[in-house]
Parts: sequence; C-alpha cells; structure tokens
Amino acid sequence: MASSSLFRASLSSLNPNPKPPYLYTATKHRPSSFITCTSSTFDSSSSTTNTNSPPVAAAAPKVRRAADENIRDEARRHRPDAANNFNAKYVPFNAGVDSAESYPLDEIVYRSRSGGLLDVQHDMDALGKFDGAYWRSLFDSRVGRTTWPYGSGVWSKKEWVLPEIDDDDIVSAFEGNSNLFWAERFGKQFLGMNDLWVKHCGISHTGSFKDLGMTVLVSQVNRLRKLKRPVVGVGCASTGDTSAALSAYCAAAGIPSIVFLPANKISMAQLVQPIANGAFVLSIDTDFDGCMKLIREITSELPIYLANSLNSLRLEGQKTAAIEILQQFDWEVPDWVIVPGGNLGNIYAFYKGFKMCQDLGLVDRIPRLVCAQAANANPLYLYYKSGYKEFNPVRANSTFASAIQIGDPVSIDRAVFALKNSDGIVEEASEEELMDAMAQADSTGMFICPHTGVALTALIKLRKSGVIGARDRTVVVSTAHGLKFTQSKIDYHSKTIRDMACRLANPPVQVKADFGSVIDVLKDFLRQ
Ligand SMILES: Cc1ncc(COP(=O)(O)O)c(C=O)c1O
Ligand SMILES: N[C@@H](CCOP(=O)(O)O)C(=O)O
Repeated sequence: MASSSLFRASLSSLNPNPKPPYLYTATKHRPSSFITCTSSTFDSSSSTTNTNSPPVAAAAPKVRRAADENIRDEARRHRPDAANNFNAKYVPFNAGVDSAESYPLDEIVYRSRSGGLLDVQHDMDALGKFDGAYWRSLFDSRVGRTTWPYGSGVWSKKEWVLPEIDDDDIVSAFEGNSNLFWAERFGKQFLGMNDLWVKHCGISHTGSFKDLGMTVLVSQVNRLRKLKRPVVGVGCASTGDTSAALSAYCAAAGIPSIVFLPANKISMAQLVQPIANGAFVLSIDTDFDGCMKLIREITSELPIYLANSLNSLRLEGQKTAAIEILQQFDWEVPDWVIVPGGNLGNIYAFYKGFKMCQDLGLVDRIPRLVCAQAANANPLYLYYKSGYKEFNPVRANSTFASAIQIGDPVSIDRAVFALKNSDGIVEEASEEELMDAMAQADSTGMFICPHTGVALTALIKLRKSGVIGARDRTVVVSTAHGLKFTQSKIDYHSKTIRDMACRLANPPVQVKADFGSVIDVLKDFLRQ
C-alpha cells in the first residue's frame, strides 16, 4: 500500500492545514504514544520540536541509529515521558450496563464470577477523543516500517490492543500486514465474481493467524513475569496452529511452553513446529475437546498461563486482521467476510475489529459475516439451523480440515453474538466439497489449507443460492499456510481418498527416461 500518499490524502480531508498526528499540539488531543509511533522515521532532534515539519514521506532523511543500538533501544530512547490516557480491562462478556465486575489485565483470570467468558473492554471515551480520520492516518502511517513495535500489523494498532504495555515487554515477530490477495481467476472462472479477495492470514511467522493473538498473549505473560507474577510457563490445547504459535513466541522470549496435542490428529508439519521450538509436547490419546478440558483443569491447578482463545487477550490481536482488511481497501467496507470456525474465537475477533472501526468513526458500517464449518465438526451450524434454540456440543469426526475438528467450542457465545450483530450466516462443507474447493483454488495459483477450502465452499454455496451477489466485494479469510497440510493434497491428487472422486486430481505422470516416451506423453497432453 502506498501508505505515504494515503497518509497525505486522508489528512487533507481532515484539516485544510494538515499536520501529521504526532505533531498535533493540543495536549488533550495528543496521546503520547503518537510521538513514539513515528519518531524513528525522523532524526530525533527534529521530531519533537519542529511543528512545521512536513509529513513522514517528505521528512528529512533519517539519521541511521548508532551501530550499538537496536530497534528496541531506539524505541526506548524515543519513549514519551507521560503515560498515554488509554486503558483496557477484563469485563464479563456481553455484560449488561449494570455490571460492575471488572479485572485489571495484570490479573490472571480467564472466566467471570459466574463462570462465563470475559472480554477486553477498551476505554472508548478516551479513544473517541480522536476522530476516525485521525486513527486512519495514524494506522496508515505505521505500515511498512521497522519501527519497534509498530512494524507489526498487530502493534501498529497498539492503542486498541494493549494500550498500557511497555514497548520493551512486547514479544513480536512483526506479524500481520498479511497479503489481501485479489482472487481474480478463481472469482471469474468459478463464481463470476470480479471483487473476490483472500486475506492470507496464514502467510505469517508460524503459518497461521494464531500469530496475531499470540504476540499479545506472550507479551502480556512477559510483562507478568517481570512483575514477578506466578507464571512458570504457558500452556495450550491445540489442533496444531495455536501450539506452533505459542511455542515460537515463547521460545523468542525464553519462556517455557507446554502444549497438549491430540495424538495422531494434527499434521506432521504442525507437530514438528513446537518440537523444534523447544516446547514440552504432550501427545494425548484423546481429541481436541479432551485436550482442552485437560488444559483448563491443569491451568487452574498449576501456575501455567492458559494460551487458548478462552483467554480474551488472544482476540485483541486477532481482531487487527479485520482492521487491516479495511485499511487495505483504503477504509472501504467489504460486503462479506467469510471465516472458517472451530473453537470460534476468530469470528468474534473479526466482528470486534470491524465494530471498533465503526464505533470510532473509521468506517460507517460493518460487513456481513459468514462462519464456515466442516460438516464433520459442525456444532455452530446445527445451532444456527435450529434458529439458535438450543446449543448441543457434538463429537467431532475426522476431517481434512483437522485444525477445526472441534465439537465443543469455547467461544460459542462470542460467535453467536458476532453473527447476530452482523446479520451473519453459518454454512458447512462436506469433505468432498472442501477438498474440491481447495483444489480449485490451488489450480488458479493459490496454495491454500483445507480450512480455507471450507470457507470457499461456503462462498460457492452462497453464490449459487444468490445470497452473495456477483458484484459483492467479498473477503475469504485464509487461516493457515497450505504447506502445513501437504498430506491432504497428496492424498487428493493421488486419488487415495475413500469415497471421494477427487475430480480435480492432477497426479504426476510416470514416464520412462527416453525421448520417444517423453514426446508421446507430451503429445497426448497437448492434444487435450
Ligand atoms: C487453520 C485454522 N483455521 C481456522 C481455525 C478456527 O479458528 P477458531 O478456533 O478461532 O474458530 C483454526 C483454529 O481453530 C485453525 O487453526
Ligand atoms: N485451531 C486451534 C484450536 C484451538 O483454538 P484456540 O484459538 O482456542 O487456541 C489450534 O490450532 O490449536
């Protein structure tokens, strides 16, 4: 994205005599973090004093930081004296206005007093002192840089994520800022669409969207340990992606990680990730729901911090993918966003990101959300179909979309809230449908995971039924890298899947090593 030109354009619409955010002088409209956000784009001597400085793009050439200084040191040097006014706390999820229950983020708490879910609540009055154009400009100004910690797509929205954390405590791999891919050929050829996009959240540090939430959670753990809170390690149950992200971020920070994996139910690539990153890996003879139950019991007994999305901190990072989509469309709102769902934290995270942008005036509406489930693990779909009358967990059956093989999702209430408030829809995909959709997408140049195949199936069904129109701007969220799931592709293309036609299989042709044989098969191929 050409952030500098965007930056200039949006500022001029805000103010005929524009100044970039960090140069605003009225103290009440000048969060101190705004100063740090761009400080390293300047020579520090000019950044704080010269209020006539031009915007970032035209700033004086940056003076290179001293060779013995790193980007953390540099950020520390630019740290403002005064703390900013933003803050956040845990509150019971969807609590009524009368509820006075809340907890500081430095407390170790995952559930409300009544046993319900928690949510991170931001001080919207403090954030709302700045208008939408102001936030858009600030976020745009941070894209594509290496300034600590704003080079991350998550921490570039720090004021909306964990406003009070010290930059020094942040553990980041500069996650986020993932590609929003225009699916030109897939859209045109299979759906007659010209405005179809795939948000590649899986093209990321550990190959899934979990990095977005894990940078936040592990950063907070880092802070808690510095505050001498009793956290000896961080643990999760996982279908493979949460464990990969947790172990990588913990390894980067030197924090012990413990992962509970359902034996033989995750891909080899996912299994090797926490092993390589030095996590303590338990392979347990149960399914994900069994692992989740165990980790909840263990984390209530031992000083191990819970890293699953039951912990609402995770969703604060994940919601930035929604903000990023809006940003990538130059703050235009897409009509539909389709998200594959398992434990169901992510669909709520997307809702929350979009809703904050609406509530703070960055956009004027939110997209309709679709949650897509594998038919073999579809408790939300069944609940939706019943008109949300009665929720029943299911026993999740084996699915190629193994990371969403979850029958008793912890965030069911969050998901229903997100869907009801976005005029949302739930769809499901059979094994054959999701594998065919994945193969179709791959045949147009993508290399997606089976979960993205589930989301694409939802799109295909909603296009066929006319719910999604040919001209609707639609975003499909791709949640993991296809390279984590190569075995499913090998099975499909070698046609070894029982009861599946694998109609798009493209197996390699065995051919003898002589000119005649090679030319014969090539002639056959070219005749087709
Ligand atoms: C690759 C992938 N896609 C989708 C999901 C579903 O996300 P959520 O559990 O937040 O619904 C998960 C994890 O559950 C995942 O690992
Ligand atoms: N797909 C997830 C399942 C756990 O989800 P979480 O978001 O609650 O951690 C995984 O990769 O483990």
